[in-house]
Amino acid sequence: MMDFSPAAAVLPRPPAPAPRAGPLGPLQTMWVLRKNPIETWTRAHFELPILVGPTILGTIAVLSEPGAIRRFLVDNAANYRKDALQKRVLGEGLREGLLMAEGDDWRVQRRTLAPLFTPKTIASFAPAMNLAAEKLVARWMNFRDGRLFDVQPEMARVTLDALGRTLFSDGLGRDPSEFTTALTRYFLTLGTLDPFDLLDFPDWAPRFGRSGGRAALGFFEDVVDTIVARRKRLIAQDAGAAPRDLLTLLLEAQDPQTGAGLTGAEVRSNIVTFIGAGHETTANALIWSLFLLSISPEWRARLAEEADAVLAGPIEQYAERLVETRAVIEEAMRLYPPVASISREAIDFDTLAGRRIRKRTLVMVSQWVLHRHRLLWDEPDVFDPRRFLPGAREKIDRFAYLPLGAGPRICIGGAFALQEAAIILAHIMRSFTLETRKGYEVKPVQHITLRPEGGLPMILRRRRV
Ligand code: HEM
Repeated sequence: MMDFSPAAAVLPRPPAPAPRAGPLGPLQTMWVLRKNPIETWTRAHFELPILVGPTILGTIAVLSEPGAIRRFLVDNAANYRKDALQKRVLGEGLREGLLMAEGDDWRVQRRTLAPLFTPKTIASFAPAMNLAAEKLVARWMNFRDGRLFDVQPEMARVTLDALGRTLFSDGLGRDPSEFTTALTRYFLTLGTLDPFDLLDFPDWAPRFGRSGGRAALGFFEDVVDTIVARRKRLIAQDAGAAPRDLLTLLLEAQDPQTGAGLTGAEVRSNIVTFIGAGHETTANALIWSLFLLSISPEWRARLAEEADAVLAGPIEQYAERLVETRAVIEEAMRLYPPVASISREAIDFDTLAGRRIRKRTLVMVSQWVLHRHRLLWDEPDVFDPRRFLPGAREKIDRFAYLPLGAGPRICIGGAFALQEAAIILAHIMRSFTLETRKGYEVKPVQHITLRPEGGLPMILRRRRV
């Protein structure tokens, strides 16, 4: 039996850019924002509850005080709307979906879509997620022991597979690799901060880096339209024969107050949104978990042991029994939050953490900063999943840990993502040990999601039990 006592544990300190001593000048800020926004943060950001000041993006307030974050995201949420920069960066494919909708439009969509993400519905997706995980393990079993490979595309592939199986369980109806290529091209062009965006140029000014993305979006939307039309025909012929996946649920969804369904454009945009918001985020939560496990023999052993026990039991119990696996994923999302900032524009005046917030101020919570804040965490830069085990987890302030956001616009797919990530991670840990190459330096970069720059090469070893 291994000794898991705190004294026996050597707590790893995974890589992170050092906070800057002071702020950068405007041109440098633009350059760093384009390259890697998490490198703009200064020591003061990690030590103070709020910082308000002029930047090239206008006045920005960076908030790290849990009480003020609660006011910003919950109690006074109506005073803040999604900012123009975020809308431009996330682009047109998502425009009519839940992530980008505002006001009444958002309210109606949120209550219409809620039944798609109830605990019962999410639990019903466990077998599909399990199948995606088993397929991944079967593929890797064909790899040579000791093979060096990039886990980033592998995790993108498995999370897309899991999403595909829960979204369109009867398949894409055409070559999946063509679909994946268009999807990847579209999402790669999203999220690049174009200098025109930063300088607030009007929307009609061309963003050249994104023109390829538009063509890919067209192809991708065509595929979605064909799938939707086919499913509608099936439902019209025999509703009982249609699979109970997210697509059927989307087509059946009704506003509980008015009975109205979603428009065709909303159905399409929400499919793009679920893939856009749910695929790479979950992949990154997994990539960082694998990386952190590669530097922690203790947690690797713990998770392998848990996976052996839990995966031998019924699938319905996986989510609740994979306790340590989940703690590792939560700690990975603390240290490397897939969504590394939440921002809104103030509609009217407010006061946050004792500071006056003017109209149109861009208010931001950076999970990168918040999750490593000196006032909120013990040993913030250390990998220690015990923080998230039952007994300790409850002591974390609700507004100090926000990988999935909070308040009315909290991630609708959070429980879906956690269940999926836990099932996939458990399958990997049961069968393999993944190591990083000696001397390989992992660098986190924020490019919509927070990912390891240039992927994450790892060495695959079959686990011997
Ligand atoms: C580990 C994986 C995930 C992370 C870290 C994540 C993170 C987030 C965060 C932080 C927000 C709030 C953004 C804000 O307040 O500005 C959000 C919203 C959202 N997420 Fe996720 N997400 C994940 C997985 C998913 C999945 C799997 C889906 C769908 C299947 C999804 C769909 C959405 C949608 C539709 C919204 C917008 C909700 C609204 O505005 O009402 N996410 N997500």
